[in-house]
Amino acid sequence: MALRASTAWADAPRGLQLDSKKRECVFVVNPKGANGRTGREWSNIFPKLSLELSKHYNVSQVRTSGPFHATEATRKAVEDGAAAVIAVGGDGTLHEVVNGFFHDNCASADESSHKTALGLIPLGTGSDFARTFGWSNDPYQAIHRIARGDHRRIDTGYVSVGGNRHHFINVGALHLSAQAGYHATKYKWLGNLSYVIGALQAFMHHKNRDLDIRINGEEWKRFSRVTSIAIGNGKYFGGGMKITPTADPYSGDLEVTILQHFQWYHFVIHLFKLYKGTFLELNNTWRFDKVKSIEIKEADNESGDDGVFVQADGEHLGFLPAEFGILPGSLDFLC
Ligand SMILES: Nc1ncnc2c1ncn2[C@@H]1O[C@H](COP(=O)(O)OP(=O)(O)OP(=O)(O)O)[C@@H](O)[C@H]1O
Repeated sequence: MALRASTAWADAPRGLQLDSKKRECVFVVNPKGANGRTGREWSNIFPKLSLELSKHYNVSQVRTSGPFHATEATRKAVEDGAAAVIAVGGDGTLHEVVNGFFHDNCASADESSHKTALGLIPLGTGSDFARTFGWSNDPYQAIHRIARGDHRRIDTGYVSVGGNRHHFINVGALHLSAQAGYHATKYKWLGNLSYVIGALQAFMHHKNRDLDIRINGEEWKRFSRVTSIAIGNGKYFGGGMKITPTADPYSGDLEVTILQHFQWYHFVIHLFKLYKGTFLELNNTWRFDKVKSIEIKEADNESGDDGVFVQADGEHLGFLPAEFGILPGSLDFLC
């Protein structure tokens, strides 16, 4: 598919391209994403994309060599004043790129990040963040979107866990769903099924746990036998499960869902409801909207059970206690 001969992003003063001299457009690519499909597809895409954008930008690419390389590459591009950094891969790559926009442990967007837009070519296994916008894993659609250059301030979330602050853009998750994502990494060759297999494996040693939860700084409440919690800026996780069905990354709020008393057979029986986002009609499910912050800790752990897993955007970050919050409109997003 051919790109448009000229692009709005390149030609119109939409705020990204006001300098007379060419600015950098940096593609951060995980060649190992989607079990290697990202790298294979990228080899075909990059020459076309580069030809189109190089009229107005210095187009460059960084192929990541391993975990956290995407964060380093993004941080450097942002510090150098790039016009845009485009994540090419799955939600894990997007997560690392988002973290490159923020200084360590800062609570707000770094000033320099305001000059650099975030873009996404979803080419991962789940690519769940893209689903919130109805975007498919079709890279040519993404190229047109990037070339068009429409952009909008988007919210990002943050989570403090184990003394570190991480940023996320899609969904944070706790306990069963966090452990499921952890196991799913071993089965990515199965595509989206990897998340279902990961969840079933996570259930094998899973125990629902009593958790103390405080939302928006109000009083602490105890939730007994919690199976899973999702904290959504976007709507989907786990390869298309609509876990925070009304989350909106432009709203300035997070949406939280809590599942209690689930067993593995409930997961199997109600799996289609997770994909459709209708699971909230089940007993022992809770939804909270307009969430600005949520603190979560174990009620007690007298039996010495393993820690409760915490992840965001599918990346394992540590164990409870954790505090999640939102940074409204903290990044400029090519949409
Ligand atoms: N060169 C590399 N070799 C191995 N792993 C890498 C490399 N570069 C990045 N990674 C790691 O790969 C992980 C997964 O990547 P990514 O999210 O792009 O693909 P995916 O897991 O297939 O997609 P999704 O997360 O949407 O299901 C990331 O956590 C990242 O740290």
